Amino acid sequence: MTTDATVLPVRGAAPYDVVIGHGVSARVVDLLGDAPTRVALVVSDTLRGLAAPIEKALAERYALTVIEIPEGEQAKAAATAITCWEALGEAGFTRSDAVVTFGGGATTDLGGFVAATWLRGVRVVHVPTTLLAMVDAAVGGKTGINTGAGKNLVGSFFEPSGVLCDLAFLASLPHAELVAGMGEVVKCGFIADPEILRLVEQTPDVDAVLDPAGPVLRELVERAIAVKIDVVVADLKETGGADGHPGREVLNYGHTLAHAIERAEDYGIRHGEAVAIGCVFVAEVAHRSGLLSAATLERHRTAFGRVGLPIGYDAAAFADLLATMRVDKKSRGAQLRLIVLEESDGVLSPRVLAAPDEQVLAESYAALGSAS
Ligand SMILES: NC(=O)c1ccc[n+]([C@@H]2O[C@H](COP(=O)([O-])OP(=O)(O)OC[C@H]3O[C@@H](n4cnc5c(N)ncnc54)[C@H](O)[C@@H]3O)[C@@H](O)[C@H]2O)c1
Ligand SMILES: O=C(O)C(=O)C[C@@H](O)[C@H](O)[C@H](O)COP(=O)(O)O
Ligand SMILES: [Zn+2]
Repeated sequence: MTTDATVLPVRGAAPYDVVIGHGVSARVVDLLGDAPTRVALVVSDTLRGLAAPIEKALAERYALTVIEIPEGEQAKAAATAITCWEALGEAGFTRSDAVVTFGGGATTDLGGFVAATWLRGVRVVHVPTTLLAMVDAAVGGKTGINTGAGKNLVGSFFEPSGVLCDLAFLASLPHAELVAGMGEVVKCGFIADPEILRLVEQTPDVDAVLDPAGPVLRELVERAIAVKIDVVVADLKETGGADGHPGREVLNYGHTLAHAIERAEDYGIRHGEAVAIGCVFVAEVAHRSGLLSAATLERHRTAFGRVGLPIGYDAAAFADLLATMRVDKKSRGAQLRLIVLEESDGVLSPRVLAAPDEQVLAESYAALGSAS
């Protein structure tokens, strides 16, 4: 199926387009342009078949090197970056050449980091193939890898030259991965776009929300990307927002606990699932701190829960998780900082909650319950 593409421009210092549609992958060449002689396609061995049309289009126009990386989160390791750098060196990559990433957020994070660091930066175009990577990871220029100490601790801000979201790729995505992507979509609903919440909560048949070929999911994708673009254009490097808004850190809503859970699970839990749990946790904290109504806290449970996301976690894990949360990037020295929502007359405004009360944290975590 080919439909009209939507083009969302990212009007930052180095502008680029996010192209969204069904059957739009041939446009990868337009996003790369004429400058590159060599292109490296970074893709996991498991997605090589899905990437075949892109590989063919690239090979017809450029000297193509395919760099195979491990699947999923395993790719986000220093060893994979080294493998990629060596492949670029062997191919004689220069500053006019380009990287194309094809895969989920793990691939766009790793491939983006490789592009950011090779020769201190070569052009990169992301072709995200999971819902989560389309609505979040591929847009906005955060790149990174994990280390033993935690998630995304090494990385850079490095914007792509283009992002191609071909919704047709979602047809082969396992249902659980699609659901995980909804974790970031619903997050965007709470932090910035109530219409996202309305679609998730009030679309009569939830299967329509999760249908990759249907109009509801497409609208959700476009809305979530629009939220992300607005945030990163205002504060690309996470230096802070104006008038009490947290700036780019708002996109980290729910992520302080989420990243700690991912590390505790040795990345055996999907990022979007962990984000859902983390968002319910910070809603509990905000409620117990007098910032958020009981109704909006409950809305967190129902919105994430409606699409099949987990909203609770191992009750015994709190002490370990708190220790990991303390080394979150938003922390300043010994001070933990959480992104929370403050409610006034039904309007939700994001803000930073610095040095939250430990008792409140413990009670909020306990209130999550272990149920998924
Ligand atoms: N840079 C950012 O701004 C940003 C934002 C959000 C998340 N992230 C990162 O993204 C990562 C999570 O990304 P993810 O949820 O896409 O997971 P992922 O990249 O691990 O992919 C999930 C699984 O789906 C498979 N897959 C991908 N596309 C497929 C398709 N079309 N058909 C069949 N299988 C497919 C992959 O092989 C993998 O097994 C995390 O590391 C997270 O930290 C980064
Ligand atoms: O783009 C951002 O900024 C985000 O925080 C988006 C998050 O959804 C994403 O998971 C990101 O990778 C988190 O980054 P980190 O800086 O907390 O490692
Ligand atoms: Zn995230």
